[in-house]
Amino acid sequence: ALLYDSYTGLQITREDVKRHDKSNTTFWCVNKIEPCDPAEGRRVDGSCNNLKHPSRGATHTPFRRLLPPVFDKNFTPKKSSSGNDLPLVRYVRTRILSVGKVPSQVFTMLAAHYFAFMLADTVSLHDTDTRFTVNYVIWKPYCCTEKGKADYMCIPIKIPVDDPVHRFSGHRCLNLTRPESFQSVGCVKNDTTPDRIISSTPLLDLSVIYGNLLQPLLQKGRLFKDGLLKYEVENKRVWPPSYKIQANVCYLNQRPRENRCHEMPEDGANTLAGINLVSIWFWRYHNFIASQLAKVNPCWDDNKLFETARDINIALSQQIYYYELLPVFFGYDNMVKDGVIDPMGGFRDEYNENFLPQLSLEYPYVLRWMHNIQDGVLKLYDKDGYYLKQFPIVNLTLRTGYFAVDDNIDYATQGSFRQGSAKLDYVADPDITEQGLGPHQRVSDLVTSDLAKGRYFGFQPYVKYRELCFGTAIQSFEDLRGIVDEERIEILRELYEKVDDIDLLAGVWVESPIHGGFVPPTLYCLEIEQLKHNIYSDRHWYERPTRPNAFTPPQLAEIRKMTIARILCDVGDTVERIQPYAFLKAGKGNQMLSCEYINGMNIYAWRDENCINRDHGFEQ
Ligand code: HEM
Repeated sequence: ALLYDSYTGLQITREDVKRHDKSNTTFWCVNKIEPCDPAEGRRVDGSCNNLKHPSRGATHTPFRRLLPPVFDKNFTPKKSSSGNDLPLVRYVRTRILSVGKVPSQVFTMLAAHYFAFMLADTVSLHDTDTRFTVNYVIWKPYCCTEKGKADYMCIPIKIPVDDPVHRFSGHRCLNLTRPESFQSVGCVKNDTTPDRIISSTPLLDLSVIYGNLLQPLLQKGRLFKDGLLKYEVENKRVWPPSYKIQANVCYLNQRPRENRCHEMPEDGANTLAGINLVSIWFWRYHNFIASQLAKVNPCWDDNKLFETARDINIALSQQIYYYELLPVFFGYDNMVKDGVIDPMGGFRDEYNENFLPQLSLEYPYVLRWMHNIQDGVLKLYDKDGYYLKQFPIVNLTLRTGYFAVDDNIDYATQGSFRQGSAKLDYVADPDITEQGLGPHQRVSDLVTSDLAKGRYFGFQPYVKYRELCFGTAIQSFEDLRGIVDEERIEILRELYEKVDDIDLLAGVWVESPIHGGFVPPTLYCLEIEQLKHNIYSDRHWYERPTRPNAFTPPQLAEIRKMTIARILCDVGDTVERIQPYAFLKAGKGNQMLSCEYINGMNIYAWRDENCINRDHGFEQ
């Protein structure tokens, strides 16, 4: 294997690796990569995507930034322009976002689930981020105590004495740890600007299903028979394989009843309830595709079936994200106009090897705004649409066992397309703002943490991003007219001394939605920048006609027919009826239909003439 420095992307020697071995930093700081073969398909570990920079696209590689960072001395959060401290994050949050429950009349919980799943593909939300969340939940729960003061990784959040909730509870502090960086894990010297490090591949490649490295996929994922992923059948339901000894992830399983904990190549699927459900469906979908392929192509071996099913599964996840989920939030016409999606339905080849497969740090950061659509309860329905019960969703994080008892997976699946998400507004769910991590931590405010993290990432203020996106400089609070409503401009004036002190996320929270969509314009801009970057930088992007093992035009046309509704019809428990646009609530123009009427792809597009010839005895 060739050896690369994970930070610089440059090749290194065995001697360099020995030095890392000595300081126990090889895991984070070195990418070991087999030589690239340009004709090879997408690697699980993301390497060799860019042939000039083989390690880019792999795990533990750096983010890019759309604007350079700003910090105060020693990389502490920047001050306001007057030199005073910025307002306390919890104060900003409670002044801008209130707490309550307003159900969306437009989106379903499935939309929230799918967003979280697609995010987990690129940031391993709960492998790395929760490894880092685990950092403050399990390993460093003490940031609010004396011990925390001495720990560099601790960044506790101060609660003001007049806090609307905690003036009653007495809590004065929220536990939080710093983002891990190449510096904190020891790859780069501490006196350089912190650069975030994570364990997932930055590419959209179904990391939650297939993992981020080859070995775990071979050991935990592949059945090595008929192209299938390993699976288990329990109570007539198909599950991903499970840990046979008590695993260190499903902390909240209520044992002895709740035992199931997925043993997949990555632990990401065991985390948020929504990620968990979508992971189960995509895990099953791999096998659904592989079995169909095996029927039409009896001469294909395990490997060919596996790789083709994986390739199709990844393409489906991307198709549903780009063409079904995002357009309803961002506006279909906006996305077409900005070249994120192609209305023609054919191939497009916008690959450019000068764009490296990397994520912008801003992309997952701004997506935290979606904590706004998270309803605090998971509602469970039966297959006829009768509401049965509900459960606080924050208590289901790291609790896979819940889904495997009392037919809960059936009811949660039904609920996913029947329950509305929370409305996209200035109101966040109380469980997200006061609990967040359920029983894992006594108090936690996810949205306040979101704001705090932005300061530790060193993001430039909101107005700089606004300028980057739309060209016009904002020099005073008055300039926000037309962008932010009057009430919220007034709140901002009370919170911040100057307009260029406004935190990036605080600005995104208050912006009026984009024309033709539901999201703030600056969020839209920062998100589509990455969505386009994915298309330019991913050599294996599914819409490319020239990638290795590219789809044929009829195959791509079949991929385009797929929807999340069809996936649920094929592999969702007890799904016999569903609305065709399942990210949207059922209703006029989107009535529930029998699955017979929900369009899907025809696997015959993958029929291999060689098998037919072989079957008829005239193999060449
Ligand atoms: C029950 C629901 C959810 C819970 C309990 C939850 C919890 C969390 C936690 C604990 C973090 C890490 C915070 C930190 O310390 O930095 C996080 C990050 C994040 N969450 Fe959620 N979340 C939920 C739903 C969602 C949904 C529906 C989305 C939709 C996109 C989302 C998007 C994000 C994003 C973008 C991040 C930042 C990821 C990163 O940069 O690594 N979350 N969430």
